[in-house]
Amino acid sequence: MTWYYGECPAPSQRHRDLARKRQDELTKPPGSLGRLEKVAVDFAGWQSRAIPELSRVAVRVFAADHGISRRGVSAFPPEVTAQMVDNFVGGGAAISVLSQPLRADFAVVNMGTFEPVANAPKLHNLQLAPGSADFSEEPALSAALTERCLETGKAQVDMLDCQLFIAGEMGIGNTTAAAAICAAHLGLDGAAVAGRGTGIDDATLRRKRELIDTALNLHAGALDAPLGILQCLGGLEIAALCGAYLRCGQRRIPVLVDGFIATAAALLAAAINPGLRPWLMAAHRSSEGAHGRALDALGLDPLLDLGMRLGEGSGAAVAVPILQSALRLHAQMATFHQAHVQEGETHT
Ligand SMILES: Cc1cc2ncn([C@H]3O[C@H](COP(=O)(O)O)[C@@H](O)[C@H]3O)c2cc1C
Ligand SMILES: O=C(O)c1cccnc1
Repeated sequence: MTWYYGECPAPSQRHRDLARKRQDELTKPPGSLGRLEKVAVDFAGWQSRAIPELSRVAVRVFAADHGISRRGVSAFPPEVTAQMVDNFVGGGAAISVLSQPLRADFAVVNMGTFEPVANAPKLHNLQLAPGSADFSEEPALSAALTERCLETGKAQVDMLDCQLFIAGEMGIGNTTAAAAICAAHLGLDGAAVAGRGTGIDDATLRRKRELIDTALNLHAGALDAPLGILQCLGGLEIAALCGAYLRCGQRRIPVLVDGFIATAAALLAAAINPGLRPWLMAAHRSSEGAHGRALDALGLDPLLDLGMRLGEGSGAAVAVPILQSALRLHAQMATFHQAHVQEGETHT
């Protein structure tokens, strides 16, 4: 059996129940910490302990170029992908800045850019292929390359010792790939899924929609299964995100899903192995295209809605301090009994 079909254990219901009970014993009206209470309960189930903690966060940014970008679907040229890899490891990108105060285990994985990237500390310069193929003409990835990308995502997660995993992505043109994936998986067309990505104009948006529709027609026979969608419409970094997420579920590592591209990868990963779903949490609602529809399909309710549309894992990194606040409150607040505070009446 292929590794990614292997079991993802269920989070501990016993520890979820213990955490839920503790939340109701803390010196506050029941439910008054809103979503923060659910965060504490979720982490209790994930860590199999009633009082969980979050200090070890891992961030992996997967980068790759996309054949479809040669069709002019982005406001930026594909050279920017490799240039941004340098910027990630140089500390100047948004995710680099955000990872710093989290003391996150941060690294970048170059899955395959058009332009070569110089080796650097914190860079896994793998270059599995010089980008993906133009999926409006042929499958983006071969079956063998798709498997190697999934395997690379797995291998990255196997190196980690963390309590939360964030995957970022960088790839000019990858909102077109992510939109095509959402369309294929959710039964939508180009107009319903395409957004403005890096800030494209109306004519480019029309072209983006048409190219997605062309690809959906071209590959129609291969889009019934999530692996077929990944191979025909994905990209090297999107497949690596899928593999990383799937391994997280198997290794009991919760995933904080970032924006539109990350969610498209999560959609396919959870379709490949539904046991992954309880290990996913959505960080934010991106303003890109069909992000809301993809989150709804996964049954994920994002923590934040800041109008962000960057990717890189940036929305997820911004949400981490909120998760830490939730766990600190859960661990350190006094109970009614400890603080000699009178409890309210229980209303049913
Ligand atoms: C300088 C720069 C930094 C980025 N960081 C993330 N993205 C984001 O934009 C790209 C997707 O948008 P599109 O499909 O329109 O090309 C991805 O690389 C994504 O991560 C960036 C884009 C740019 C230009
Ligand atoms: O939501 C995202 O991940 C996103 C949106 C636009 C451009 N790049 C990434």
